[in-house]
Amino acid sequence: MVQTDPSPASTGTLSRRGLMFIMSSPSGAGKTTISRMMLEHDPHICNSVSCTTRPPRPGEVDGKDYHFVTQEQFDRMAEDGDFLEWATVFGHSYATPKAQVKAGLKDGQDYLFDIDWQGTQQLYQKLERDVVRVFLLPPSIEELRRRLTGRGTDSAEVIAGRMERARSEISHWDGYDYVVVNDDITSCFEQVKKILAAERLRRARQTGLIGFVRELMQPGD
Ligand SMILES: Nc1ncnc2c1ncn2[C@@H]1O[C@H](COP(=O)(O)OP(=O)(O)OP(=O)(O)O)[C@@H](O)[C@H]1O
Ligand SMILES: Nc1nc2c(ncn2[C@@H]2O[C@H](COP(=O)(O)O)[C@@H](O)[C@H]2O)c(=O)[nH]1
Repeated sequence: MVQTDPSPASTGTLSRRGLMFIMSSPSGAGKTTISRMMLEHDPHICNSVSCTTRPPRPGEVDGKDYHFVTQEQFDRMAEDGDFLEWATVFGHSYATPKAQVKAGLKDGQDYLFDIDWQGTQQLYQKLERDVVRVFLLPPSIEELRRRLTGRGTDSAEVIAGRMERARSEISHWDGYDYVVVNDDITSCFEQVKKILAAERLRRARQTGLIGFVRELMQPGD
């Protein structure tokens, strides 16, 4: 049969609730790199921009990579209930602002989160049905050290602290739905894209499906 008039399902236009695509990993395994590739490749997902009290790295843009705030500003926002989750990581405060994400999910907007396991647990407890949890592993501990050093953004002391914490970060791998080893960047990216594509097709997310299926099942010719 030749189909000249594409159905809403085949064109992906059925309405759908947005999802929260979380990527975690030990520091340096590559989640920021993969996140940037996802955001460039896919216009239907946007970054959840976290607040942090850590100072910006060279090249990081306020409002794009993070909202860089003081500890006082952070504490006030936490008191005002502005965060969906928050955690202390490597001695700095990090949090996901509530406003952007909550409004967008209803309109079918997908969000990408580069957050740690503590934040992942909090988001999962609050918004389980919307959350997809992906954990990236480095191919080896030596390669993780090479990546952190090669990135050239942190002092030897900061790198040592992140390496010291890597094993305890990795111990949370079993709190995730998917685990991907980031060895070759291209194949890792391909695998992450496939996870996102499959998760978008979950029946429970496709709010437009009921009407569409009912229409298909109408008695007729
Ligand atoms: N598959 C890969 N092969 C080689 N280098 C990689 C790969 N993935 C990422 N890198 C490099 O490793 C370094 C760390 O990557 P990235 O900053 O994305 O890690 P991260 O997990 O986001 O770390 P953090 O939690 O500290 O922000 C970067 O210099 C990046 O270019
Ligand atoms: N729980 C949260 N963790 C976050 C958030 N934003 C980032 N992070 C995690 O912090 C570490 C360090 O990040 P870096 O950019 O300073 O290297 C890393 O594991 C991030 O995933 C957040 O909003 N909440």
